[in-house]
Amino acid sequence: MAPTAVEKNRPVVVSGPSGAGKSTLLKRLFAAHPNVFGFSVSHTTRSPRAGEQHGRDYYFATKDDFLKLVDEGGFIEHAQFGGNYYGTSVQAVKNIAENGQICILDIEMEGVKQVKKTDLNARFLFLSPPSLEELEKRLRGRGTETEESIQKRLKQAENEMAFSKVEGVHDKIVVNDDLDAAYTELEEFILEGRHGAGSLLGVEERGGKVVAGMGDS
Ligand SMILES: Nc1ncnc2c1ncn2[C@@H]1O[C@H](COP(=O)(O)OP(=O)(O)OP(=O)(O)O)[C@@H](O)[C@H]1O
Repeated sequence: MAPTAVEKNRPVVVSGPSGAGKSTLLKRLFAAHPNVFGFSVSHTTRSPRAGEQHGRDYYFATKDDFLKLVDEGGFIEHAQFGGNYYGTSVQAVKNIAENGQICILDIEMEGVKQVKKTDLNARFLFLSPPSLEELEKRLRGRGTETEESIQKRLKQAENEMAFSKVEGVHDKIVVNDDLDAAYTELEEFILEGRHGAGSLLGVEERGGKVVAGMGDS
């Protein structure tokens, strides 16, 4: 039987400690391959703002419907901010594949575990810093964190690193030492799923919206 769109465009989960370089590398990947990647639309219980469209900017849901979907295991990640719920649903990720694009999920460890419980058939890449010392240097160098936030991220990084060593969790581990070398490895792994699945020629060109993990930022 011919593979379905979802089988052909397997989502790719990119995880790794905060500061490992996920945003830096993914930004470069998206710029180098426009239209290959799609970004899932999040659910929210907040009210639409002027000009926002259901299904394009967000899937707007009532709190009851949102919580029902949580109970049904319909979310990969969800969180509450400022009294509203936000989440990335399994279906929103499938919609990207059905549209002929690869969905990249930039998520943390708990999200990885959630994805593994779904039928998304994702591929998993872990981005590792060369060392915790270098990670600390980069987090400080980025200049975006308070001391408290740096300490929190470093502590969580140890958990992420330990999880990355569990056999069978990740399909590929890329160490982000030299940026260009890391990029080449990441790009090859991510595009290999697509090449292995046959050509995407004929896919209509469309722009995408960036969806990041909901993470801890
Ligand atoms: N190979 C590298 N060599 C040196 N610096 C790097 C390298 N890769 C990324 N950096 C720098 O490290 C910092 C952290 O990178 P980035 O913000 O991409 O991490 P991240 O994994 O996306 O973090 P978060 O999960 O918090 O969003 C940035 O200032 C970035 O410029």
